[in-house]
Amino acid sequence: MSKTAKSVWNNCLLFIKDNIQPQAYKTWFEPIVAVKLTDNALSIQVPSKFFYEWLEEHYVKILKVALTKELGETAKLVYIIKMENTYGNKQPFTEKIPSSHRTAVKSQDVDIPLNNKSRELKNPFIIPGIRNVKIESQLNPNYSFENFLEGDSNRLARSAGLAVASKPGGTSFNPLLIFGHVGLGKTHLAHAIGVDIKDKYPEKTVLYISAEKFTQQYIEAVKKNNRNDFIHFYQIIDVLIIDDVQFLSGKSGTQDVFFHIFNHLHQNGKQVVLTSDKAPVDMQDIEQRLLSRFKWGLSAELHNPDFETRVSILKNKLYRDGVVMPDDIVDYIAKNIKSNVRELEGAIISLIAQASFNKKEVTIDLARVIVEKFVKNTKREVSIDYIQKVVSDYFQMDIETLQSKTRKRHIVQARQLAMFFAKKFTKASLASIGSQIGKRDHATVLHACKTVDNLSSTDKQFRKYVEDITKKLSV
Ligand SMILES: Nc1ncnc2c1ncn2[C@@H]1O[C@H](COP(=O)(O)OP(=O)(O)OP(=O)(O)O)[C@@H](O)[C@H]1O
Repeated sequence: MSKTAKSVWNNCLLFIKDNIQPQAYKTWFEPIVAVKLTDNALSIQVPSKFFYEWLEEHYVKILKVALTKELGETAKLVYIIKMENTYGNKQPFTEKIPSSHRTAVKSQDVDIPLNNKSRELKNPFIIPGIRNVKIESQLNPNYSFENFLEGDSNRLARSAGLAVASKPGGTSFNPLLIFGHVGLGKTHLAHAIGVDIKDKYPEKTVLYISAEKFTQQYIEAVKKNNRNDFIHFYQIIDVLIIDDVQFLSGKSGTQDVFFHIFNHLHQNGKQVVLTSDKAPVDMQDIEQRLLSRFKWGLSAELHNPDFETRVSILKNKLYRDGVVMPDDIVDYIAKNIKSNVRELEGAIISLIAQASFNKKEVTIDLARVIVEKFVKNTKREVSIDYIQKVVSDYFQMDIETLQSKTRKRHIVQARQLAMFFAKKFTKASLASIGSQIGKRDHATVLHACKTVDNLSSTDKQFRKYVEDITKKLSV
């Protein structure tokens, strides 16, 4: 009996069904229709691009084995994607993509679509009806390359940013991941890339968004049953800039959708720029497949700026604000505030403000007072009360619950964390910490500190609590 598309596919299905979970089979294989068999190429129709990506990501191996069994070593699989008529285009249209040749996907873009009704669509990836939607780039024009002072600490990241801005999607820095500690200029640099691209290529659609907002939008889209619209919207962006991707940690639904958007953009030569407060290797609770994509391009770190760079940043800020300040004062501030650029700017703004409000001259003595106050102010904020508030907010409980006598595990852990941070960030004695956090004795506090230390090195989730809260307390 001669082979037909249907008979070959049915045999493949029998094999696949035996080898994967029933639910997965139902979801991902039952909707597929075998369409055509020419020589050794089987064409199957799938309901969406998302569907195709999913199959390629998760089931390409089993598909290959099944097909090779049926059609021999030279077997080929061709996906025909039936696009539904979202966004009001009258007819569904189809697109052909060969299996597992991701580099070939691009060249397939210009294939004449199978359905002649869709001939007017030059690029079927662009959804009709949304093309002319006005998309605000959300870029801050004040964050430009010009204002981003170069130094050893940021040279690699800045140069890579400039290269990406000159040729978005056309360099090997895709994605470009900029990472570094708080306040070192990640957001500034990410905006600068977008701003420069808009200057050079006004026709390109650039979008800056924080990972937090992206997540909120996604949750909203799921609630409103608009998941596909959400994906399609992001797939038409030419340059997607996502700030603070570490925020996606532990959010598997958002990671999943971002994975598909990322793949689509990357395959189509679109640029992705990401920022994070951690190197990919240190990111926790981010799926491996996403982490490995983060590493595809370039990860460039922003380090603490050295003294010279700090001085240039301060001088540039003063120049832009039209303020003249003696060099010894600028040097004094740059020498004493090293931790992050935001604090450096904060100190100089306080100094200018103090001088003008009190009609005082800017002197080194005034600078000394400000720097001291500045440093003290940040220290003063971390009281035991403040720590209890931060910890209880983090676990969404009130302070009374945190201090209560209960032995419920999550409450005990929250209390132990509060004790641990009180020990770490204040000069209070163990006894004083204990009495302020639920009237416990010093031995309980000591035990809490040890438990937190132990759990941080053995329990990934717990370590994340410690890191998150540390960050909140350090702001
Ligand atoms: N090299 C630089 N030249 C000029 N200004 C800088 C430089 N680096 C950082 N800044 C300034 O420091 C401030 C903090 O930078 P930014 O907000 O980009 O930091 P961040 O790394 O994104 O911080 P966070 O981790 O808190 O999000 C901004 O006002 C930015 O303009």
